[in-house]
Amino acid sequence: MITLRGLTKRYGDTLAVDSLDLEVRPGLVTGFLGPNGAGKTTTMRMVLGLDRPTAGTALIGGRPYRELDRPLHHVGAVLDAKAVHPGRSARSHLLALARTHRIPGRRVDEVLETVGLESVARRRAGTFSLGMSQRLGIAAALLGDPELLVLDEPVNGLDPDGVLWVRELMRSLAAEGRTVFVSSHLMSEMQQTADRLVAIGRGSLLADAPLAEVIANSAWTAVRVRAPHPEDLVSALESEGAGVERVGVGELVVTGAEMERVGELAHRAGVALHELSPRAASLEQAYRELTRDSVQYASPNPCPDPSATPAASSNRSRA
Ligand SMILES: Nc1ncnc2c1ncn2[C@@H]1O[C@H](COP(=O)(O)OP(=O)(O)OP(=O)(O)O)[C@@H](O)[C@H]1O
Repeated sequence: MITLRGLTKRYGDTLAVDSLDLEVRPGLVTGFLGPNGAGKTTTMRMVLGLDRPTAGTALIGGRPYRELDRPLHHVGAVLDAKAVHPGRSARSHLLALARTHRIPGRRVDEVLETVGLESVARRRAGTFSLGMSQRLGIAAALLGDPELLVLDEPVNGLDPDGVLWVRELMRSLAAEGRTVFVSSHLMSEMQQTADRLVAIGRGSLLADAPLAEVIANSAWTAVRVRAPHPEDLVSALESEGAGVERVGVGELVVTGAEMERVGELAHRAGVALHELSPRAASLEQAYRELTRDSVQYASPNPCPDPSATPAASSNRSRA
């Protein structure tokens, strides 16, 4: 369990983390989301005692990291997978860590097997790809069999098999009753992995709720249409200002028009419909709404925001 109370970090003029109050609970995977520069890594670093808060506290099981006796048994973390001595083999890196906590060598072999690195255990870590380094970081995090895992973008650099493996690992660690706190920019991945979400923007809390609630609170609404010849309906919808996305042959996703209105327009245009149904928001859409005012480093031509439509602009609420 992580408990943050008024956690604040200032770097000169930059308020990186702004009075965060939060509990990250055991038995769940808690996804930690936020745009670039939102303060996720800084928050994790303060939890792990790597940065000192300007104000407030970050506690693990009720104690600051620095007061933990044999911390590897309480917390396993991957913040920077490449932060390993490049000249050391994977095995000797893990053995060195294990010795600091009197963890037996056989545990090193166990975690190497868990992360699938046995065959390269004697290779220098400096020759590892990013994905292999992530696996080595996870092996180090698991070494002390900790009740808390803090993972900063753990699927970064992993191939699809690796992404699936990390997802299943996090799910199984949470199912064993551990606390899993994981940051990611991959919303589709978080939607499949997290039970609960914490979103921050410019250092402040934007949401702290179960995944389903965050998505349900999205104001994004859309209508799925299947029609063998939808052209006249597309023209009618576009002339009313609705957004029409063609997602397949004879398949549309319409935003900015109520489902009833789409049906009326289809009837009037003489367009036969094979399907007219509401389409649920994804975490991606919910996230974009949540963080819309917090993005600091936007690309010059961002993708159009599907939630910024007339139908979606009402009823906006936050988790
Ligand atoms: N050591 C530092 N010195 C000065 N400013 C820093 C330092 N570390 C972080 N910052 C600033 O604090 C803010 C939060 O950064 P942080 O790395 O925590 O964000 P993040 O949410 O992890 O971002 P990303 O998703 O890009 O990794 C940023 O404005 C960053 O420039």
